Amino acid sequence: MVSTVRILGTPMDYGANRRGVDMGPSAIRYAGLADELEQAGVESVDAGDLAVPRAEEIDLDRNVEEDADIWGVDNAKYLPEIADVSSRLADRVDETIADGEFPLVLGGDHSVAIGSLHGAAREADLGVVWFDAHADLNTPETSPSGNVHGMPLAATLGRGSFGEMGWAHAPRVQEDSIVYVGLRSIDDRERELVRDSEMTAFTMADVDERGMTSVVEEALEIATDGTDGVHVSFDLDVVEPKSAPGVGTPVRGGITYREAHAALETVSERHERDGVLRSMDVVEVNPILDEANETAELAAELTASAFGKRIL
Ligand SMILES: NC(=[NH2+])NCCC[C@H](N)C(=O)O
Ligand SMILES: [Mn+2]
Ligand SMILES: [Mn+2]
Repeated sequence: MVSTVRILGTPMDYGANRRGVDMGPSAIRYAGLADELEQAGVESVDAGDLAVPRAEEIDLDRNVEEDADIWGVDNAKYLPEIADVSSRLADRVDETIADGEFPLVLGGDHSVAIGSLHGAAREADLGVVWFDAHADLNTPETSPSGNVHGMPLAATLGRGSFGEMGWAHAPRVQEDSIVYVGLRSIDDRERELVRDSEMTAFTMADVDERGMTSVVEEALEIATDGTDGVHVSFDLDVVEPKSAPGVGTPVRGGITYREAHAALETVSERHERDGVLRSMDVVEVNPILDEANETAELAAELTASAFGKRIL
């Protein structure tokens, strides 16, 4: 059982170049997240949404060179907004843990994980299990898109120009405590980064071969080894697009509906045994691209599985 879950909505889509994921938190709430959590037997409190600067209020015509002046990088879109939101989110996550509650961050695009990880790793050495079709390890120097949702792990590890950004780099997250599950779409330059890293990558081929339960059990072994707790980051695009159509960067060949539940049930079983879970985020639900809120419903259901909801 986890302590009270504190829901921290983070309606940000700047990391995905403004494509509608900012509506993710409300869609997941409408899909019945609070009820699902109640059925899982956990108490939850909804802390509402973090204030995210509205697109109308920022200067969208701002020359990218201005961002480059501030950060010394010119290939990371909306970096000033993302830095602002990430720092505030990190404070909220840290506060939540200090208050004895469990931070559940609802994205928003995957750049919100920069703030979740930074906050959760302030007072602890943190392992990470990263469910995703993508590796999200690009730096501004390698990114083909300039979208920061493809960079959160590089940011956390302080790679490339992120090394200079205190709001991004979380030194208590060590590379060898990060484990991917479900990878199947990696950019060419990113592939080298993953191969040369100390992270463990369970691709879809590993899931095929070994089965989800065994993969996630081992992922948790690695992420808990030498750390004080684990953050689970769940990008809905890890799921097969037929079951999760409402995501901005769908890739076919993903995990099935049942595998997704099995993955998070495995997380909750482990947590029930030794309380390893410290924080979680659920990201990339895009209601504009969804079909009748199906992906948000899946996100709510899967979250309940992570907190102990069972069939029987
Ligand atoms: N969190 C995500 N959905 N990331 C998608 C990243 C796609 C691509 N690798 C990029 O860097 O642009
Ligand atoms: Mn991602
Ligand atoms: Mn992804």
